[in-house]
Amino acid sequence: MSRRIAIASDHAAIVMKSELAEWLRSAGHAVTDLGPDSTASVDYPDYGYALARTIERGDAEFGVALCGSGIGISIAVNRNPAARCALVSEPLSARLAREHNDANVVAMGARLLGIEMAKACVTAFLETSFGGDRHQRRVDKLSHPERSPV
Ligand SMILES: O=C(CO)[C@H](O)[C@H](O)[C@H](O)COP(=O)(O)O
Repeated sequence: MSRRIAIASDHAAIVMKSELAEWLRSAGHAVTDLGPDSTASVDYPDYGYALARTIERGDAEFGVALCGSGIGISIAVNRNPAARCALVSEPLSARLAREHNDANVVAMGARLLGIEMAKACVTAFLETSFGGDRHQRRVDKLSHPERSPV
Protein backbone atom coordinates (compact mmCIF):
# COMPACT_ATOMS: atom_id res chain seq x y z
CA MET A 1 0.00 0.00 0.00
CA SER A 2 1.29 3.45 -0.89
CA ARG A 3 1.84 5.68 2.14
CA ARG A 4 2.54 9.38 2.72
CA ILE A 5 5.82 9.40 4.59
CA ALA A 6 7.85 12.33 5.94
CA ILE A 7 11.55 11.84 6.57
CA ALA A 8 13.96 14.08 8.48
CA SER A 9 17.43 13.83 9.98
CA ASP A 10 20.39 15.82 11.18
CA HIS A 11 23.78 16.04 9.47
CA ALA A 12 24.89 12.69 10.94
CA ALA A 13 22.22 10.78 9.04
CA ILE A 14 21.98 12.64 5.76
CA VAL A 15 23.31 9.77 3.65
CA MET A 16 20.92 7.28 5.24
CA LYS A 17 18.06 9.76 4.81
CA SER A 18 18.74 10.12 1.09
CA GLU A 19 19.03 6.38 0.59
CA LEU A 20 15.85 5.62 2.50
CA ALA A 21 13.90 8.39 0.74
CA GLU A 22 14.93 7.10 -2.69
CA TRP A 23 14.18 3.51 -1.71
CA LEU A 24 10.74 4.43 -0.33
CA ARG A 25 9.89 6.43 -3.47
CA SER A 26 10.95 3.54 -5.67
CA ALA A 27 8.55 1.34 -3.67
CA GLY A 28 5.70 3.71 -4.58
CA HIS A 29 5.39 5.79 -1.41
CA ALA A 30 4.90 9.57 -1.43
CA VAL A 31 7.93 10.86 0.47
CA THR A 32 8.39 14.37 1.86
CA ASP A 33 12.04 15.05 2.68
CA LEU A 34 12.12 17.72 5.40
CA GLY A 35 15.89 18.07 5.28
CA PRO A 36 18.56 18.92 5.88
CA ASP A 37 19.99 18.85 2.37
CA SER A 38 23.68 19.26 3.11
CA THR A 39 26.20 17.78 5.52
CA ALA A 40 26.62 21.08 7.38
CA SER A 41 26.15 20.61 11.10
CA VAL A 42 22.57 21.23 12.25
CA ASP A 43 20.55 20.66 15.42
CA TYR A 44 18.34 17.55 15.47
CA PRO A 45 15.51 19.24 17.49
CA ASP A 46 14.76 21.56 14.56
CA TYR A 47 14.19 18.65 12.18
CA GLY A 48 12.44 16.49 14.76
CA TYR A 49 9.98 19.27 15.49
CA ALA A 50 9.37 19.84 11.77
CA LEU A 51 8.67 16.14 11.29
CA ALA A 52 6.24 16.05 14.21
CA ARG A 53 4.40 19.13 12.93
CA THR A 54 4.03 17.43 9.54
CA ILE A 55 2.40 14.44 11.26
CA GLU A 56 0.25 16.75 13.39
CA ARG A 57 -1.07 18.59 10.30
CA GLY A 58 -1.93 15.30 8.66
CA ASP A 59 0.47 15.97 5.79
CA ALA A 60 2.08 12.56 6.38
CA GLU A 61 0.74 9.35 7.92
CA PHE A 62 4.13 8.11 9.02
CA GLY A 63 7.54 9.55 9.72
CA VAL A 64 11.13 8.35 9.62
CA ALA A 65 13.45 10.26 11.97
CA LEU A 66 17.22 9.84 11.85
CA CYS A 67 20.24 11.20 13.66
CA GLY A 68 23.58 9.73 14.71
CA SER A 69 22.13 7.54 17.45
CA GLY A 70 18.43 8.17 16.82
CA ILE A 71 18.11 9.24 20.45
CA GLY A 72 18.10 13.00 20.12
CA ILE A 73 15.67 13.23 17.24
CA SER A 74 13.31 10.68 18.82
CA ILE A 75 13.17 12.81 21.99
CA ALA A 76 12.45 15.89 19.89
CA VAL A 77 9.65 14.21 17.89
CA ASN A 78 8.01 12.88 21.04
CA ARG A 79 7.68 16.37 22.52
CA ASN A 80 4.74 16.83 20.14
CA PRO A 81 1.67 14.98 21.50
CA ALA A 82 0.56 14.15 17.95
CA ALA A 83 3.61 11.94 17.52
CA ARG A 84 4.43 8.54 18.93
CA CYS A 85 8.03 7.96 17.95
CA ALA A 86 9.79 4.65 18.57
CA LEU A 87 13.57 4.35 18.49
CA VAL A 88 14.44 0.96 17.02
CA SER A 89 17.51 -0.96 15.94
CA GLU A 90 15.99 -4.21 14.69
CA PRO A 91 12.75 -5.22 12.92
CA LEU A 92 10.95 -6.87 15.85
CA SER A 93 10.94 -3.62 17.80
CA ALA A 94 9.71 -1.81 14.69
CA ARG A 95 6.85 -4.30 14.35
CA LEU A 96 5.92 -4.07 18.05
CA ALA A 97 6.01 -0.28 17.89
CA ARG A 98 3.18 -0.43 15.38
CA GLU A 99 1.28 -3.43 16.77
CA HIS A 100 1.30 -2.41 20.45
CA ASN A 101 2.06 1.31 20.50
CA ASP A 102 0.50 2.59 17.27
CA ALA A 103 3.74 4.47 16.68
CA ASN A 104 3.54 6.88 13.75
CA VAL A 105 7.25 7.71 13.60
CA VAL A 106 10.18 5.32 13.56
CA ALA A 107 13.59 6.63 14.62
CA MET A 108 16.96 5.05 13.93
CA GLY A 109 20.63 5.84 14.44
CA ALA A 110 22.63 6.17 11.26
CA ARG A 111 25.91 5.79 13.13
CA LEU A 112 24.68 2.52 14.64
CA LEU A 113 22.71 0.75 11.89
CA GLY A 114 23.65 -0.23 8.36
CA ILE A 115 21.33 0.70 5.52
CA GLU A 116 20.01 -2.85 5.08
CA MET A 117 19.03 -3.08 8.76
CA ALA A 118 17.42 0.35 8.52
CA LYS A 119 15.39 -0.80 5.49
CA ALA A 120 14.35 -3.96 7.34
CA CYS A 121 13.14 -1.84 10.27
CA VAL A 122 11.18 0.52 8.00
CA THR A 123 9.64 -2.43 6.13
CA ALA A 124 8.50 -4.06 9.40
CA PHE A 125 7.14 -0.72 10.61
CA LEU A 126 5.12 -0.02 7.45
CA GLU A 127 3.82 -3.56 7.04
CA THR A 128 2.41 -3.85 10.57
CA SER A 129 -1.02 -2.65 11.67
CA PHE A 130 -1.99 -1.47 15.13
CA GLY A 131 -3.46 -4.30 17.20
CA GLY A 132 -6.13 -2.22 18.99
CA ASP A 133 -8.03 -3.85 21.90
CA ARG A 134 -6.03 -3.60 25.16
CA HIS A 135 -3.34 -1.66 23.32
CA GLN A 136 -5.85 1.05 22.39
CA ARG A 137 -6.58 1.67 26.08
CA ARG A 138 -2.87 2.09 26.78
CA VAL A 139 -2.23 4.31 23.79
CA ASP A 140 -5.18 6.49 24.85
CA LYS A 141 -3.48 6.93 28.23
CA LEU A 142 -0.37 8.22 26.48
CA SER A 143 -2.49 11.13 25.27
CA HIS A 144 -4.02 11.74 28.71
CA PRO A 145 -1.46 11.27 31.50
CA GLU A 146 -3.71 13.25 33.85
CA ARG A 147 -6.29 10.44 33.73
CA SER A 148 -3.89 7.77 34.95
CA PRO A 149 -5.14 6.24 38.26
CA VAL A 150 -1.71 5.32 39.63
O1 LIG B 1 21.26 13.12 19.19
C1 LIG B 1 22.21 12.44 18.99
C2 LIG B 1 22.87 11.79 20.12
O2 LIG B 1 21.84 11.40 21.01
C3 LIG B 1 22.72 12.23 17.65
O3 LIG B 1 23.59 11.15 17.57
C4 LIG B 1 23.33 13.43 16.95
O4 LIG B 1 23.36 13.08 15.62
C5 LIG B 1 24.71 13.76 17.47
O5 LIG B 1 24.66 14.30 18.78
C6 LIG B 1 25.44 14.73 16.54
O6 LIG B 1 26.76 14.84 16.99
P1 LIG B 1 27.87 15.69 16.26
O7 LIG B 1 29.10 15.44 17.06
O8 LIG B 1 27.43 17.11 16.30
O9 LIG B 1 27.97 15.19 14.84
